[in-house]
Amino acid sequence: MNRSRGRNQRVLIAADKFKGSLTAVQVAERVTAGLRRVAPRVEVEALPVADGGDGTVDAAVAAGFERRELRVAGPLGHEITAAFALRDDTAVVEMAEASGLQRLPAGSFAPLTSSTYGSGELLRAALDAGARTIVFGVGGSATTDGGAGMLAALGARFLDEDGEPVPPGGGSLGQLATADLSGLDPRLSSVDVVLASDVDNPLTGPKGAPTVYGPQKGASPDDVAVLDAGLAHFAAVLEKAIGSKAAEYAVAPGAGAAGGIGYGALVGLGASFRPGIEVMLDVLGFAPALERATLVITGEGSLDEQTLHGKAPAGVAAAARAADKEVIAVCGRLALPPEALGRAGIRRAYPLTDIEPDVSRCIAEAGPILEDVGERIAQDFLI
Ligand SMILES: Nc1ncnc2c1ncn2[C@@H]1O[C@H](COP(=O)(O)OP(=O)(O)OP(=O)(O)O)[C@@H](O)[C@H]1O
Ligand SMILES: O=C(O)[C@H](O)CO
Repeated sequence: MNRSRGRNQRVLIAADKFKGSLTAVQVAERVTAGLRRVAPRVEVEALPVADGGDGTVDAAVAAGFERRELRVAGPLGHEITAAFALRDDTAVVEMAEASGLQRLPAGSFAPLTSSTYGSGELLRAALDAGARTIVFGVGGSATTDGGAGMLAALGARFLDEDGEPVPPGGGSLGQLATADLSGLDPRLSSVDVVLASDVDNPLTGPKGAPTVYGPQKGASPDDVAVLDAGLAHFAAVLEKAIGSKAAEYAVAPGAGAAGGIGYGALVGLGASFRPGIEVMLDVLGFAPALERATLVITGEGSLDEQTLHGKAPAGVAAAARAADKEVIAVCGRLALPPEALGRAGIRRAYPLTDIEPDVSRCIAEAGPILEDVGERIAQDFLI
């Protein structure tokens, strides 16, 4: 382990956003500014990271991808402007861009009616742009529709007993009588789709999408029961359409990501599942940047139990540890003891709340406080 202090450090800042206060790009900028106040000539490389959830397109753009914007359906069907990222024939499509919680009208939830249709429109645009590999980042969704909306946007048909399309949203999946995937965009069969997922939950059951992530989308216990039964019915109807693989996919890791869009991607897009942060580190060119670095700074808004379960800082720390590089973290709030950080490969964490105990000020003035944190890190490691 490189524990050298001093002038010849080359710092790699590979942090996720502080959700609600700073984007990942801003985190890197503020930490850099703080480091440079103390060590003006320190070499710093910024590589903002994301785990497949919201911020994934921004991270790809920061790494040199081109941002492509278009109008698609938001979770409630209203038109919004969303983006995907393209470099050569690789597209990074982030479902939260079209169907994320942040796309709902302020303060509202729609656990039963929100749809992933717009995510399917983004995928179609990536195909139109000539993508041969699509990294499909999922997480941070407003939806629990099993990806039915997404598949419908790509040509699938989901009909009720009267032969009418079922209404959008997971709350209507119970009305489904037939599913027909034969109209799916034929280009999908010659494209590699990688499901870059922020979680590895199955579709339904105690660890399934509605039970674990429904409440953060505003689902009441009754809604969770409706959604869980709806997704189970969706899988049963798909089994009739495409055979027993449909049931296998329902218990596959990542099927329950982003309200079951993981399941829709496995069944309808031929996607292969990978933990989102691992995929994104590959896409962003983390390995060569890591090789050049002597000190890695990772982080996210809240370093907590969830962080240890495959979130961006855990992925960065694991990769850095494998390369024998020292890792520290910045965060808004810290809810992990030093031993847990150590087990994750993080030597020390610097929360904003160490500098400003008032959390609301930490959020409102996150940028300047993070610069002060950068200064502290430079004092501890760079001089
Ligand atoms: N500047 C800040 N100061 C203190 N706490 C903050 C600050 N910014 C964010 N947080 C805390 O971090 C939480 C967000 O956590 P985080 O950024 O790790 O995202 P997340 O909810 O884990 O989702 P994701 O998986 O997308 O990263 C906020 O709800 C808040 O509690
Ligand atoms: O979108 C969601 O449901 C969560 O981020 C888990 O994928």
